[in-house]
Amino acid sequence: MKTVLEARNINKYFKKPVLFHVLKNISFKVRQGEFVSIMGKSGCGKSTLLYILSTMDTDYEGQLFLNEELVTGENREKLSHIRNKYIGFVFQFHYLLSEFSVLENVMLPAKKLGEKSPSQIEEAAMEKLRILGIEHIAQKRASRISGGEKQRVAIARALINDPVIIMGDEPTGNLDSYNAENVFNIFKDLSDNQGLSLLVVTHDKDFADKTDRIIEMGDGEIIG
Ligand SMILES: Nc1ncnc2c1ncn2[C@@H]1O[C@H](COP(=O)(O)OP(=O)(O)OP(=O)(O)O)[C@@H](O)[C@H]1O
Repeated sequence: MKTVLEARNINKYFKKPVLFHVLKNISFKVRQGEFVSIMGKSGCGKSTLLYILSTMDTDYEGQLFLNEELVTGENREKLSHIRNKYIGFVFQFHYLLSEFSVLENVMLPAKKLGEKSPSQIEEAAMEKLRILGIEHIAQKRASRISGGEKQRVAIARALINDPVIIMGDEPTGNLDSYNAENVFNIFKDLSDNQGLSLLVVTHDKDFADKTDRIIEMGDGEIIG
């Protein structure tokens, strides 16, 4: 199976207010179709790690591979392209543009990538909305839909460029248990049936227990 993400000996230091070794020799792989969760106490370094893995933070030691390509050391423009093409993001707060329609929100990352015509992008966006069972709300304003629908729109938006991996930072953190389970089931289906990889930071033990593998962090290290 292909490796879609590999962290090799990642170390990170915060230099202020005092030198702090926040990530210590983090190494792991995520293979195609794997659904992996990251757990650990508050402050152990999960968000800092996700920031590096998603190519947003380049100030670290070690190597990061995405889709079997070394991305460490690439310039800002190339990283932005890699991020847009290979990674889909789902956060605790959906960050939808409330004045835009659902369809427009889902289309945005594809417009940014600029590899398809507007009609191809619209077709792809409708396809993602169909997969998530929310085709009927395509023309609604994002401000007028429910919390569970918003998170599904955020997932459709994360899928629009056919990424190899979805990264989530507490994607169910703001949802009730019914909608949290829905999001889990969508992720599970994407991993089992579409071969998509998922890497999700979560505090939700029930959610993590159902994923293929839990990476447990403690004090900046992988401890299990
Ligand atoms: N910019 C920064 N400068 C200095 N220290 C930082 C900075 N950002 C985070 N830290 C510290 O690094 C450690 C790891 O923070 P991080 O946000 O990665 O933890 P976390 O595991 O994601 O926590 P939570 O579960 O609460 O979100 C914490 O001790 C935090 O205070």
